[in-house]
Amino acid sequence: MGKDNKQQTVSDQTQPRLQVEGLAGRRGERLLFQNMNFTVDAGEVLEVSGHNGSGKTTLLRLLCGLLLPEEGTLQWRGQPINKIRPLYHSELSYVGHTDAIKGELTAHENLMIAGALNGGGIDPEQALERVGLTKIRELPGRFLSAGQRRRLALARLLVNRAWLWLLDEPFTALDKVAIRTIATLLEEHAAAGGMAIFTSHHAINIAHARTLEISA
Ligand SMILES: Nc1ncnc2c1ncn2[C@@H]1O[C@H](COP(=O)(O)OP(=O)(O)OP(=O)(O)O)[C@@H](O)[C@H]1O
Repeated sequence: MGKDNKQQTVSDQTQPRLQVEGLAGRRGERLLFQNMNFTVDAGEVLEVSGHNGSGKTTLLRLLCGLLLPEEGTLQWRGQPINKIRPLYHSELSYVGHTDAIKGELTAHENLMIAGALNGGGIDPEQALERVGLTKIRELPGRFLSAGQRRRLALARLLVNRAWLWLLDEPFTALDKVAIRTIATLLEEHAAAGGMAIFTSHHAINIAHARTLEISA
């Protein structure tokens, strides 16, 4: 958050805000949802729920700009995201189903690289500690368990520090302690003025989170 980026000068006059209007999402022949409207402001967390195949991942990919909407508009800081892509992408962090961890690099090195590419957040060492991975900091990514991989992917959020977190099933593979840790990170992010949208099949209690149900 608050990165130095000259491209931001025009839109720095507006507050971080994601506005979704009349959104429709299609995969193949299936129209998954339509006329979807919501706004996420600074300090807000939105949980997207729905049954398997309802379109949660599709929605997140639309919000990232990885898919194009069938209909509707997506605006960031009051501007269509397709007109301010570099700014928008510099202000969001996406953690999808794949953890994007480099197997030949250690856990620590994976975070160092993430910090070098985007940065703006806490030190990789501190991020590893926050997600309980200090003991395996020197283990190559390919040796990490599923839950450790997930923790490491989520630790990237801390070294990058973007305004908007888009998280696709962040709690998958996590044990109870890690679930609470990540829930706390979401709460702290919102309390610091950040915003987050996440999908989940778990019953997670996140303070002040709103829910958006995708129903077929
Ligand atoms: N590339 C594709 N081509 C055609 N259909 C697709 C494609 N990708 C996904 N789908 C279909 O779109 C629907 C929505 O998929 P999506 O992954 O968004 O659902 P989801 O709500 O995230 O599901 P889950 O809870 O199982 O993760 C599913 O029926 C899926 O089979």
